[in-house]
Amino acid sequence: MAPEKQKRSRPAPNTSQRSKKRQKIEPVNNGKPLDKRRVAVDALPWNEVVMPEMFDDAEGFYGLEEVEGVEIVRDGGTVQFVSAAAQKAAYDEDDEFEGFGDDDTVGEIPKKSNDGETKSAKPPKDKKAKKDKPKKTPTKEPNLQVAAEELKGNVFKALEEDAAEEGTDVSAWKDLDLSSNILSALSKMGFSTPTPIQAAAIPEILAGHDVVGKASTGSGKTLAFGIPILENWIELCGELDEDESKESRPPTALVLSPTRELAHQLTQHITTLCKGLSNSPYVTTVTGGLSVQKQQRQLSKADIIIGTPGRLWEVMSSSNTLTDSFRQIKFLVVDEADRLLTEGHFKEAEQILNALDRQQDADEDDDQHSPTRQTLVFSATFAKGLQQKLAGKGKQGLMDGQESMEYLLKKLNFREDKPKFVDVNPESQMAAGLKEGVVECGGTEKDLYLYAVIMRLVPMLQTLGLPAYALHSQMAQKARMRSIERFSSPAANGSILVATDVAARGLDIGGVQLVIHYHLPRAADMYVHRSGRTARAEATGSSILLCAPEEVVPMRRLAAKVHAQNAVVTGKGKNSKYYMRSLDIDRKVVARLSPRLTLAKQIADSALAKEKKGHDDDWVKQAAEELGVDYESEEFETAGGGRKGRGTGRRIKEKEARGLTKGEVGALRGELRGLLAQRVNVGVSERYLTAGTVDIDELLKGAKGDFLGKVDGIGMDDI
Ligand SMILES: Nc1ncnc2c1ncn2[C@@H]1O[C@H](COP(=O)(O)OP(=O)(O)OP(=O)(O)O)[C@@H](O)[C@H]1O
Repeated sequence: MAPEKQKRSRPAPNTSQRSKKRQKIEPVNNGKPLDKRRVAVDALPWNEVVMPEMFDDAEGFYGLEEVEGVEIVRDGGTVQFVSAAAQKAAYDEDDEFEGFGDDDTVGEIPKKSNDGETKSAKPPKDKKAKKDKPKKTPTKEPNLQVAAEELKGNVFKALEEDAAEEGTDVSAWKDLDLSSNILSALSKMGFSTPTPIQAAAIPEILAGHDVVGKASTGSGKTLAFGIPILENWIELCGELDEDESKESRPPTALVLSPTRELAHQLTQHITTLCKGLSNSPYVTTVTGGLSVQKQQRQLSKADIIIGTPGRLWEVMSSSNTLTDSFRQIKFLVVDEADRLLTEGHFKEAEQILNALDRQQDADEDDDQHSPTRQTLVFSATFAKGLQQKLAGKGKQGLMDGQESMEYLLKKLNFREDKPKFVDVNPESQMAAGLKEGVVECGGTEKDLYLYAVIMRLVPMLQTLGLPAYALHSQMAQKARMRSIERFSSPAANGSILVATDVAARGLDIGGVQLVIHYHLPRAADMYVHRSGRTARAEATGSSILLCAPEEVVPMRRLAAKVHAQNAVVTGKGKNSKYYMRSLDIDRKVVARLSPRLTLAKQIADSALAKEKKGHDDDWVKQAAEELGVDYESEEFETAGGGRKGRGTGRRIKEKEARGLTKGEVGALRGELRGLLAQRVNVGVSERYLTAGTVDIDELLKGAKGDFLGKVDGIGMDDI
């Protein structure tokens, strides 16, 4: 559907009436003159949908094109489109197109994609058509812009090349005894120093030990296991020719991940490192939402397999050959282990583990044999009792009770009696650069406070044309990927990802400034992982929890668990020093924003209510599953701020909203537009607001709170 394709498929032009505009715009309809801005669907300015590299192996709707700023006009049975851009294109072609000169470099002119990135336009394939066309006089303004972008692109490219040529000094890695191949790849990535978990875990893994690694979110756990796996691959296969015995050699590593997004991200992260190697392994992702057949084909030649348990089990169990080759892996990695080995994934993870061990058991007639593979288990959170046991401080060994993390750790069948437990942050589970805060608000006011918090942080969002993207498991995989891609695009300044806990773990999106917990996380580990989407890799960031009165007690318990290590013994007993501060959101500002929210909700409810009717319950149930809670449970209703009651209220509102006429919704929209046009002083000094971003540290400074009883903390003394 690319415009060039359409041009080629058009009938030969009548030279006496030569007008491309006419080919695109119907002049009359039933004798009536048509809006000249109307264009045929194939004349719209379609842009190719660019998928991020991490989804390279994904199948589905790829090759799609998209178009923006187009209005659909229905005229009887005819559907037409109005597009300013298409009109401009038609105008340019008619009035200014004079053909290509010899020195035209169409194939190299970067064009701006929708996401703001520049990319090269495809050279026209039909050379003859190119010659026949008269010379084009370029329009000045767009070309200046193109030139500037081209220049900018070239400057960045040159800088990147310089950096790649010079390379980063990696002498700080020397104690880890890595190969020059890996060192050079690290240098190209710009990683001058190993992170603590990398410095601690890599030597243990290289020495052949099983490792259980704990380190805070964003601390580089992926490469802590990725580097030793690559070292092993380089040693065994690094000298082989590209295709030599690729089909027949067994995979080196199998990495289990709890979510699809994390699996793709792990693949991307490891692949990026591989790009710096002289010869690289074949890394593939096996996740739901993508074609099984393609994944099976890829698996037959894969060196490193990264996948979610459900799909992995589906693919594995359907092929004995694959299962046999998986049994020969050198490394089994369980990432985000506490999540993966409990809740929902338990069955498939256990089936995979059983399948990996079955053959050997049959041969050796011994259930307790030691497998040849190394098992590597990583997470930012492990239950405290389990940590003690792993660290050798507990009285008993791992327990046998089914459906517990401990039981599954037993099932992992480590090759050593005891895996090495590497805990690089025993004092805290939270990333060093993370600031945490709490906003007190009524349970039903969370939307309003969410808006108020966002308004304080990114002034440009005052337009309420918030660039927000959804992410939940009910979405099609392609839509999930698109949301992440758009949210993480460098051009998406100030964007918002509204996600269920499917995004809580592992996702490594650079530059996330703030995590807002709209609902209180059910468990302390979930709080740690959610908050860990910011303040990654030495960066700073903030986490704000919207806390309704009924959530105060569970929130205090949660904070006590997360920050238990900061407790100090005083004359009065054990006092905690903690970092959650109560943020004082100016209630006057909140009150000023309230009418906007009321209108926006009415409009949104009206649209949604018409669309989704009874599906809400399913969605809530699904979200509850992702949170790892029982939808029916009373506890969930209480912790979630009385979900049942709210749900009922919402349903009533939706019913009311369905009753709104088009005209009434239009009037509401008009009213909202009027309000949005007004400036609201969000109560933050200009000096905190720079280039659309905010010094959140400054915002948190001096925050005061009487709701929870303390200025510096959240008042946990009485717990
Ligand atoms: N040695 C290093 N120096 C600088 N940056 C690094 C280094 N190692 C990894 N990183 C970067 O740190 C970021 C976080 O790494 P990673 O995703 O592996 O964290 P994680 O510990 O797995 O986090 P989570 O627990 O949230 O999954 C990534 O963007 C990665 O590129």
